[in-house]
Order: sequence, then structure tokens, then C-alpha cells
Amino acid sequence: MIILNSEDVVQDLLEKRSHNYSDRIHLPIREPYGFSQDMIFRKHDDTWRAHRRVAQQGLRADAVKTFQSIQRRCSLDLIRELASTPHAYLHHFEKFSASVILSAVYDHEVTDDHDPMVENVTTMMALFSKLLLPQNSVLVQWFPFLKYTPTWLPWGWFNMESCRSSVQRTLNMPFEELEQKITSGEVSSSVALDAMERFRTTGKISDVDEVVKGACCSLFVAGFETTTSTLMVFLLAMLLYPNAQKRAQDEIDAVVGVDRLPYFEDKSALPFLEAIFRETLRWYPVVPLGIPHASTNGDLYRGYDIPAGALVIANIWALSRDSEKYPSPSEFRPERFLDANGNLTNDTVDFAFGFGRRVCVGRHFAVNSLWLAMARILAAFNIQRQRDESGKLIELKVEWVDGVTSMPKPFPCELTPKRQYDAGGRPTLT
Ligand code: HEM
Repeated sequence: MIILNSEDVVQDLLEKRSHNYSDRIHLPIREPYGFSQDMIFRKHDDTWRAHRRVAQQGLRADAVKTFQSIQRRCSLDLIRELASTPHAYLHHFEKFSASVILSAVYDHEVTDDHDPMVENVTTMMALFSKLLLPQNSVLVQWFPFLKYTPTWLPWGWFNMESCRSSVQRTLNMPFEELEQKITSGEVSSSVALDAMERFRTTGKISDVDEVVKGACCSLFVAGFETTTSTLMVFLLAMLLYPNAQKRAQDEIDAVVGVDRLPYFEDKSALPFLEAIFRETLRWYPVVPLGIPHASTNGDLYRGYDIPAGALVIANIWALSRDSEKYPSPSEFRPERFLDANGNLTNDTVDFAFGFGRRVCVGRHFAVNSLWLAMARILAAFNIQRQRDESGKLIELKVEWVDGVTSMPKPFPCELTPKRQYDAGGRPTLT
């Protein structure tokens, strides 16, 4: 196992020699537990290339502009839901993250709080997070009978059949809905539909339906938790750093005014908000160890003999803690992304999205979803420490959820609406 702790080494190996460092290691739980159709943990093979082509065509920088209307609609729903039940903010963040992705990828609109597709992915991710832990993975290899643990036992999540059916539901349900819409002629553009239409006719990909299914499900799985986690980190930062919050709100009020919510068109006039966005990605990267790469062939680098099949981890956390590049790295300081004239620097914290051929394929989409959600939350709410009935501040103890992604567990926080908004994003109350 090789851990890369500095940006120049990561660049040398994962970017410049990406032909050799874009593989993934074999995960023994992947096949028995039914995760084998995904793109995220797939080896660097032809099927991965086909998955990547589908995902990249749908989510490249210019293509994601077509999803801005979805992001506007979903972020407005988020604001209205936060205003009505502010303490359920984690639930609202999850719904927002699922809604933007499901709409863009499958043209599925999440309308209620118990959407079956959201429930499927949440159940599957919970199983996946447990099974992927090295200690559990090893247990299954040593004691294969664990795969048959009855689901009603405390260790029932080891049950292979129940996990396989959870994966199948997550893979198939959105497609069945899409097929029905195609049949009834009520279908709108989406990553899945566009890929099926394009690749069914070009013949560039064999087994198109299976590839599109696997690629789209991977987008949903990879994008759901990362988007939610980033919003949780953002909320925590705004709570702990009220001066940064206030400065961004003043900037928004000055540029956007108080008659409407921010739009994408406002982005270039809101440099401090952009700095907050970048600092959120840096301050607590939500995929702190990335997704491990693997070497295809043996390699020699700075005197180190790297064997074929080595596990190569880009330590994103260490890059975010580089105190030469980011002085006092544990502090949330958006100003570090502004130069002396108040202009944004060139540092867009790309390392948070991984490297080389495996770089996050959903990053352009993620940036848009998150930027708009953050802009609108700051425009619409004051985020403050929560007080008890006697007016005393409730103690703020932050605990972290650790899995492939990392995020703070819900913490006491008061979101006070500055205004209420109608269905068109116009304030109804100031
Ligand atoms: C703040 C949000 C996000 C962060 C921080 C993030 C971060 C990452 C990281 C670190 C990787 C591993 C890259 C590597 O192996 O070097 C990754 C992979 C991936 N991400 Fe994201 N991601 C985010 C949002 C999204 C979204 C919204 C989507 C889909 C719409 C997505 C889809 C994927 C996929 C499919 C992969 C696997 C790529 C492959 O193995 O070829 N991600 N992401």
C-alpha cells in the first residue's frame, strides 16, 4: 500500500503516469454482494471505459448547463423545506442531493419524503459502507458462512441475498420508470435517455442498456452522499465562522438585492461566496482518502520500486493540510482564495475531486448544485448556534461519520429565515 502525501508526487504518478495508475484493486465483496455493475470500483477495463464515456458525455463542463433549471427548482424546494422544518436539515440536504441527480440522470422527480428510489439508495449505501470496512471485508473472507446470516440477526446486514436485491432495486427501478415514460411518450432529456439514444445507434458500445444502467447507477451512488456531506460541512463552517457567513450575506445582498434568490448568472460578481465554496471543499474534504487507485505494471519512481497491483492512495486530507499552501489549515479562512485586490486566485481545490483518468466524473455537476444551494441558503437564512428554552447556548459537540465519505453528524443549529419565497423564488415576506 502506497500513500501519496504531497501534491507533486500525486501529480507525477496519478496525472502524468495515469496510464499506469488508473486501476482499482480487486474487492472480494464486490461480486458476491452484487456490486459488480458499478463504475466506481471497477478495474481499468473496456467496460469501465464504456461507463466513463456515457457519464462524461452527459456531465462534461458544457453539458451540465442543461441541468441548471433542475438545480434552480431543487434548490428552491430546499429553501422552502428548510424554512418549514429547519431542524430536519440533514433530511432536506439528502432530498436535495437525490433530487438533482435523479432528475438529471433519469428524469425522475422526487416529490415526496419517502421516495422509493431515495430509500433504495440510502439502504444500499448503508450496507455498502459497512461491508467495505476492511475488518468486515476480511471477516467475510475468513468466515464465508456470514453471507447467509439471517437478516433478523444483529449482523443481518452481512446477508448476501438481501444486499443483492437492494442493489438490483437501485439499478433497475429508475430504468423501469424511464422505459414506461418512453413508451408513453412523456419523456424529457436526461443522461440515461441521451446515452441510450446515442449509443444504440452508433454501435460504439456493446450491451448498451447494461452499460448505461451501471454508469447511471454509479452517478447516483457516488453523487448522493458526497453532495449531502459537503452541504453538512458548509453548514458547520457557517455556524462556527459567523464573520465569514456575514461577509458572504452582505456580498449577496449587495449584488443580488433582496427581491430574489441568487442565480447562476450572479456567480462572477460574488467572489467571496466562491471563496467560501472552495474553502468548504478544502477545510474538510468529504472523500479524505479519495478512492484508492492501483498500478497496472511495475514502475520505478524516485528510487522506489512500485510493484504491479500496488494499492495507491492519494491522501487528499494531507493535501488539504499543506501548511505552506494553506497557512493555519484547520481554520476556515475563505480569504485565502482571494488575492490582495479581492480577486479570486487560480486555486480551485481540484484535488478534492481526485486525479487522472479516474477524476470525479460528476465534478462539474457537483460544483453547480453545491454553489447554488450554498448561495441560496446564505441569501435566505441566518445560521446560528441553537439556544435552549432558557436562552442558554446549547453545547456544540461535533462528531463525524466515517465511511468512504466523511461528514459531521447532525449538530444543534438554528436556521432562521430572513425571508420566505414563493414558487417562483420571489420573497413573500421580508
Ligand atoms: C462535492 C462533491 C463530490 C466530491 C468531493 C467527489 C469526489 C470524488 C473523488 C475524490 C473521487 C475519486 C477519484 C479518484 O479515483 O481519483 C470521485 C469519483 C467519482 N465521482 Fe465524485 N465527488 C463529488 C460529487 C459527485 C457527483 C455529484 C457525481 C455524479 C453526478 C460523482 C460521480 C463520481 C463517479 C462516478 C466517480 C468514479 C469515477 C471512476 O472511478 O472512474 N461525484 N468523486
